[in-house]
Amino acid sequence: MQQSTDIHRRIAQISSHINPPINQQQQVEEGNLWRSDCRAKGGSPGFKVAILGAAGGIGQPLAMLMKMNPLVAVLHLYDVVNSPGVTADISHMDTGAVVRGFLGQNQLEDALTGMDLVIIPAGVPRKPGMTRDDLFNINAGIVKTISEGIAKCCPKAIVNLISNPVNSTVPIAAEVFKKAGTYDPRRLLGVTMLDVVRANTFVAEVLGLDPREVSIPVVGGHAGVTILPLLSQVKPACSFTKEETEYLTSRIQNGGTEVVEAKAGAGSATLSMAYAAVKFADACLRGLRGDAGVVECAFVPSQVTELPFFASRVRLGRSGVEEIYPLGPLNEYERVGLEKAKKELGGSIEKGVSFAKK
Ligand SMILES: NC(=O)c1ccc[n+]([C@@H]2O[C@H](COP(=O)([O-])OP(=O)(O)OC[C@H]3O[C@@H](n4cnc5c(N)ncnc54)[C@H](O)[C@@H]3O)[C@@H](O)[C@H]2O)c1
Ligand SMILES: O=C(O)C[C@H](O)C(=O)O
Repeated sequence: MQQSTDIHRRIAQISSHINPPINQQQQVEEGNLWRSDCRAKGGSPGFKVAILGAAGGIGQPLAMLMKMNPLVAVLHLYDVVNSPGVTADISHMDTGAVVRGFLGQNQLEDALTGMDLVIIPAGVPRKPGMTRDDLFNINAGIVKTISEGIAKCCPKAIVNLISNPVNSTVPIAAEVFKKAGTYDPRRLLGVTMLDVVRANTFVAEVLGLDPREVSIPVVGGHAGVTILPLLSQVKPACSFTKEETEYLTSRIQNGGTEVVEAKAGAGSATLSMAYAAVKFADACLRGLRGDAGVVECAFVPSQVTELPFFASRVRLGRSGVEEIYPLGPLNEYERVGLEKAKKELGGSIEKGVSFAKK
């Protein structure tokens, strides 16, 4: 008898850890956030998440990992091809989230309606010899259409934008939301998590540490010199030689190209990106749930520099980005890198804004 009471107490402790009770008033005020009432058939309480581009190289492993996330109650998988097969496959996993598939633009609105978080890896990837900006002509239109759908069907959703060139696609989404009258800068985030994941990995290799113990802020944007790792702010604190700094900065800035070349025409990073996207999406969901101290780097509408968008450390909360941290002290090498990054980033932002205003 005593043993059964202990088991019940233990289960209650575990479930209150996964789904902490939320103040009812707060739930009403925040409008849509923690859906303790949203138990879809067979599903568990949690958030509603859509992945757009779910049948792609990133989309498929991302869908699998989000299906494993206990914070997700409903998972919508949208693509213009192959989403029924991916949905059937993922839906057989015996985890809590209920999975629904959506195919083609006619179903975009159904895929988006009611979502708390929308993750967008839709669009073409690079081939060797291309820059991310070479993807602009195709991906800009895709992101514009998807953003129009979000403005119409789930204007309060948190948006995690992965499609490249991120330095331009995030400004495109912002312009679309402004035009629709739904813009909330706290809810639009360009995903730069893969740069942080790479920085942690490469720095850990140099230091001979476990990458899970290492943390490096990566600021600026998500292309070439706009990717600016702040090695002077590494945790645990340590110093690098000039050669180590140059090697690490270059490797982090060219991590995407390293994968594109190794894949030799078969696309760009997909598996590490899905891992990074899930790490980032999970942080957004923990913020929405009300967890304290959730801090990650992201490319967001910002006043940290004179540019209207910039990647830096942000604190995530119930309304998305609740605080944007300043860059902190930079060394001379980083100050020079920052000037280079801003110069390129300004042009990419402007390109996105003018496209969306056309
Ligand atoms: N932010 C980052 O760190 C990062 C990292 C890796 C890749 N990316 C970018 O992510 C994007 C996707 O990469 P991938 O390797 O998954 O490419 P992929 O070609 O394997 O998959 C893209 C998917 O998007 C779908 N798609 C195309 N048009 C669409 C539309 N209008 N609506 C919905 N879906 C649509 C395609 O059908 C395909 O399934 C690329 O632009 C790539 O450059 C960004
Ligand atoms: O490099 C690319 O084109 C994909 C992505 O932006 C990456 O950093 O891996």
